[in-house]
Amino acid sequence: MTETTQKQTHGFQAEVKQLLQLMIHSLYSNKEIFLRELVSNASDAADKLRFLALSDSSLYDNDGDLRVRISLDEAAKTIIISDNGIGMTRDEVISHLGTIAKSGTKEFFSQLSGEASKDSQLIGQFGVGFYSAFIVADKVTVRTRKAGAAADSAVEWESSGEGEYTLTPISKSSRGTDIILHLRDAETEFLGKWKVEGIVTKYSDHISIPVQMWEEGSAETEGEDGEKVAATEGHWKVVNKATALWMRDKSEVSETEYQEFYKHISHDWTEPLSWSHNKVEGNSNYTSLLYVPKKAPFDLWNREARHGLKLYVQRVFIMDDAEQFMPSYLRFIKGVLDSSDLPLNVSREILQDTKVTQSLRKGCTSRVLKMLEKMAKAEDQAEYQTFWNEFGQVIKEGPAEDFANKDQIAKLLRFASTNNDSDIQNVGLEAYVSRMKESQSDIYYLVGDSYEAVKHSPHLEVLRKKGIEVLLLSDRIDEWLMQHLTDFDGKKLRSVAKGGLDLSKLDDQATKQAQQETEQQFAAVAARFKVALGDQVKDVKVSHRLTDSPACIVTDEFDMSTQMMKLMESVGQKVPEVKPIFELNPDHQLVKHIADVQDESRFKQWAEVIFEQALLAERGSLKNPASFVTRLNSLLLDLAK
Ligand SMILES: Nc1ncnc2c1ncn2[C@@H]1O[C@H](COP(=O)(O)OP(=O)(O)OP(=O)(O)O)[C@@H](O)[C@H]1O
Repeated sequence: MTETTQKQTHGFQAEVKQLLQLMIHSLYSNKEIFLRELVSNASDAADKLRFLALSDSSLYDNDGDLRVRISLDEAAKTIIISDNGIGMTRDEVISHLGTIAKSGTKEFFSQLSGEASKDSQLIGQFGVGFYSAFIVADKVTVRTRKAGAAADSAVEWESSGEGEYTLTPISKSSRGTDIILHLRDAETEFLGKWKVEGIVTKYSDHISIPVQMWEEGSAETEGEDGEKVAATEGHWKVVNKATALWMRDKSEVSETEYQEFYKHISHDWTEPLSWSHNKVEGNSNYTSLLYVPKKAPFDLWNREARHGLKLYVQRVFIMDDAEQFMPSYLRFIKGVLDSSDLPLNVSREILQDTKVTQSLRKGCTSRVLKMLEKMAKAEDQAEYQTFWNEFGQVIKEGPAEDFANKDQIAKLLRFASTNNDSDIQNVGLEAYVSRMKESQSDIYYLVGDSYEAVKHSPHLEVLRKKGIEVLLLSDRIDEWLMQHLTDFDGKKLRSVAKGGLDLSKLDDQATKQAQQETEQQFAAVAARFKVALGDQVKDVKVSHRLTDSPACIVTDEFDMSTQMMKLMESVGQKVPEVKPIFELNPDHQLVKHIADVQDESRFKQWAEVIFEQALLAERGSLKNPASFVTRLNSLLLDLAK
């Protein structure tokens, strides 16, 4: 016998074993979702067959009425979910029902804590799918025959969900997949017809193919007035609405139906945060139903992860993960796009560059931005804050990627700010502008490694004193974002760590004059510092931004900022040497003390130490920390004498 003609035992991939364990223990309070998952898979299988049959109608094999059937057998304690969709080959069964074929799965599972409540949240984003059958069944049998394959090339998969499954070649008279759940003794409530029908209506009403259940026939009876009531024959009764949800009128779709539909298409089992359902007719003809999830998927940052919309052409499913209709900074959006302008035989390649694709992408992007804008403007900000906390970092890619919508995206951005005493990113640019001082013309921000670092940066001292708000940025992407977001509402966005900080419009005449006088008086000391520090600095200046610190370094207006340098270094890029401008606070006791040091070599030592201190505060590290420590110790010893 060859290996494919007899029963074989296979082991599950380690992650499947883990998932099964987790699911059985953490989903007991929401067991009924197994039916939603299996009906959802059956509907996907019908969609896939319909798509392939577009180019090869013989695949229907005289059975083109696609449907799912649910049969209950009380005696055998089984539920059978049977579809006449695409079916699976033996190899497909092995890869789909024995492994989890999602990139990043291993990393995802390594994050699980072993604490059921936390982990169930996590697998919620991951999607449970087929394996949810084991929540209610102690044995699952799958009998499947691929469309177009011979009856005797079908395969039976069977497992009790404990690490192994068997595969047996079988003969199956019809195309498609039967999933047979052998219910655990405690789960026999799922054999109740009303119970199951209720679950189907609750979770699967929106499935676009009919979900059928067997309705027993009845014998002829006599009515109340003695008239005959004809006998009925047993038949398959459709128990769901069975129309594509997105084609229905908005006013006819309930909130719960929208939510359940989201779960069907997204494989997420938390409710969506928001959605937008639109029919467009005219130059372009399409319907879109776009959802913002509540939680970021586990693979949001995985470059290989697939994302995009489910594409239909005139109600016919064409493909999953059509990424052409959303820009990358909106890659977390889930939904359906049904176009009447694309041909039914459209492929990923053809989609790449058609006018229709471009116009659909523009339309969908604009819908999403409008939906987010509405959320951002809502009186209750809780929903938008949830959104921002999950997806804010992705939205920050927007201004660089989507120039045309830059202004709209800018309004969606949220930052931490000196206006709040917390690291929560909840200050928008519009709110900032509304609080600007009368004579203030720029929007100020500071980028650094962490909220704590920027919050305590010496660069903020004078702005704090003058009551000028500064946006505090510390996400990895922020420096990149600010390179592309140079102005908002006609105002420049200005880093307080770059270039000369000209607050002169905010100062009165007397202050300005005093500043000029200080600069003149200090010119000689600054020059001494410049000589002492040599080519380590681009320039030495009197600072107008410090009140409490002795010194700080700033980057010249058009030089690469410290944050950008760090970013490039972290990805292994060669960074050109950028010399900082060293700013001194002439009112600081330490600076005054150094200015009085007469011995040039001692002066040089002092100059180096406060320069290196300022470098440390700004960059977080020094090229030669040991020599800094030696210098500092020598000065301390001197003072201790
Ligand atoms: N009834 C079916 N007919 C044909 N193929 C099926 C059927 N059920 C499952 N499959 C195949 O098995 C794969 C795995 O199913 P499973 O439900 O575990 O994951 P999924 O549907 O891809 O995503 P999720 O885990 O989020 O539900 C499916 O992608 C599909 O290829």
